[in-house]
This record gives sequence, C-alpha cells and structure tokens, in this order.
Amino acid sequence: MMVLCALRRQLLSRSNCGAWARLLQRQSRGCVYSITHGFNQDEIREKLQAFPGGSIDLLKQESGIAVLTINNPARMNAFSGSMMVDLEERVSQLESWTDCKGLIVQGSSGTFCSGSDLNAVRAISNPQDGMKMCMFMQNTLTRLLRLPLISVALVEGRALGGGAELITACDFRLMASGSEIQFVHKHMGLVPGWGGAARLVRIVGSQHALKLLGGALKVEPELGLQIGLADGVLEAEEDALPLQQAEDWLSRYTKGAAPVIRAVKKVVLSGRELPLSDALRTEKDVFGTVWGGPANLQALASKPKHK
Ligand SMILES: CCC(=O)SCCNC(=O)CCNC(=O)[C@H](O)C(C)(C)COP(=O)(O)OP(=O)(O)OC[C@H]1O[C@@H](n2cnc3c(N)ncnc32)[C@H](O)[C@@H]1OP(=O)(O)O
Repeated sequence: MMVLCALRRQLLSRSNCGAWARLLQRQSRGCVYSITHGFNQDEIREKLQAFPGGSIDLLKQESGIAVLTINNPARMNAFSGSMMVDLEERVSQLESWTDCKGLIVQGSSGTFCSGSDLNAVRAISNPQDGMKMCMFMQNTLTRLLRLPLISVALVEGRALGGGAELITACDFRLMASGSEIQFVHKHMGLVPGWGGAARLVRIVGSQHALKLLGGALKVEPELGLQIGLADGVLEAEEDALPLQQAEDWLSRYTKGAAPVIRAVKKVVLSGRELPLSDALRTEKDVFGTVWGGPANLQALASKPKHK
C-alpha cells in the first residue's frame, strides 16, 4: 500500500496523468503484474515484437460468441513473440465487447498449439527476458480467464507446453478424439511459467497436477475426462466440424441475455478468487445489476414453471 501511495505521488507530481490512468486501468483489468512489480509492459512488447510469425485471429459473431484462433500452422501453431502481443490485443478487444457471452479458443489446421516458438525461446533464454515474457503471458492469460464470458478451449491435435497452459486459462476444455494435452515442460528443463501450474492445480487438484507435471504425462481424452481436465469429448462426425460441435456444446451455457450470462461468470469468478466476505459483497453487487433488469422482468411476466 505504501509503495502504491509513493508511486501515486510520484506519477502525479510529474503530472503524468496518462501513465497513472493506464496503471489504474491495468489494475482494474485484473493484471497480476504492473509497474509496482517492476513490470514495464511497453518494453516487453517491443522485445516480443522482434520475434514475428503467425497471428492470433479474433472472429466476433453476431450471436455474441467469439472465436479466437492460434494461427501459425508452419510451426504447429507455436507462439511467436508477436503472437503473444497479438493475444494481449485480442484480450483487450474482448474486454471492450460488452455483448460477448462466449468464447471458443482453437488452433488452426487441426491442431491446438505446440507452446512457445522454440526459436524465440532460444533467443531470449536469459533469465531477465524469460521473467519478463512470463509476467507478460501471466497478465494476458489471467485477463483471459477473468473475462466476463464463458470460454472453452477446443483441443484438436496437440496442446503442448505453453499450449497446455493456455487451455487452463479457459473455463472449459473440449478434447477432439485423438487429441493430446501434455505439459512437456519437465522435458524442456522447465516448469510452467504462464500461470499453467497454478490454474492446473485448481482444475484437477494437486495430486493429478503433480502427476501431469512431474511425469510430463500425455493426457488423451479418456484420461482428461477421468481427472476433470476435459469437460467433454468430441467424436468425429461427418456432418459437423469440431468448431460447430464446440459451439453447440457451449450454447447450453450461453443461451440467454448477455448481462445475465456475464453476471453468472462474475459471481463464479469472485467465488473462486476472493475470500468469502469479499465474494459475498461482489455477489450482492452483481445481483444488483440483473435484479429488475430486462431479462428478470420478462421472466417474471411470463409466469415460468421450471419443470
Ligand atoms: C512455455 C514453455 C513451452 O511452451 S516450451 C515449448 C514446448 N513445445 C515443444 O517443445 C514442441 C516441440 N515440437 C514437437 O514436439 C513436434 O514438433 C510436434 C509439435 C509434436 C509435432 O511433431 P510432427 O507432427 O512430427 O511435426 P514436426 O516436428 O515436423 O513440426 C512441424 C514444424 O513445426 C515446427 N515446430 C513444432 N513445434 C514448434 C515449436 N514449439 N517452436 C518452433 N517450431 C516448432 C517444427 O520445427 C517443424 O518445422 P520444420 O518443418 O522442421 O521447419
């Protein structure tokens, strides 16, 4: 708190209101690291941009469902530096899209993501740059997970390393038949650094997480379902592509008015992340945004029977 006050004084004394506004905005967006942690987002963005290749594409559909595609097929959708920057920008766009209810995260060309681009990793293998990249990706993936919408990772082919970490930043995971998730970090002399370990423990529990990370185990759909890493398995169908199947699966959670769906995510998120008293207060505040709202009044007028 003292550090924050000192920083506030420093920024205001320099009449640097722009920087202060950006800091506040970043904190309110739910970033883990800010200037107070010695994290300079603009500096690392510039560094990452020096490793180009591929893209992260966002499709915003009228239905309120967005599709985010990891697109670097020549490298099995590995994350180049510029794709990390792209992802941060796409998350910002999703934060601004207030009618969005759902998000599907997929890889292009039938595979999910092979983790960090090893060429970029080799070039920034010094500890300082590694830490900066790690903080940048933790911030982005934390913001992705905290989006007030319901997200699902559609895993086709392979999700390796950072690709496996990315799927833990979605609310749900669907595995296509024949797909594999593998935290290969141990084989690379690493542990997850994009927040994947912390999130994995919350999804599957510490026993399963220890096995998956300690053994760098391959998770196929059956094991995924068994340990709760996968929420569903998509069987190959002649008349429905995996993306369509994922949209159909997600629709049971995203059907209804956007403010209500977004409120659902907010109360679950606060229940998961906040101490009970804070979560209860947040729940009260979120409740206040839907009570007496259009969807609530419409439901009351229709005299529903929940059979
Ligand atoms: C955050 C920590 C991390 O994410 S560390 C990175 C962890 N990921 C890895 O180590 C993945 C290494 N790659 C592999 O194991 C294989 O390439 C996998 C993904 C299984 C695919 O095998 P396979 O189907 O035989 O294809 P392939 O090896 O011929 O690959 C096709 C081209 O893609 C490339 N590629 C693949 N993964 C990456 C990567 N992570 N970074 C950079 N390039 C990658 C391959 O090098 C290959 O390229 P090229 O055709 O030889 O030019």
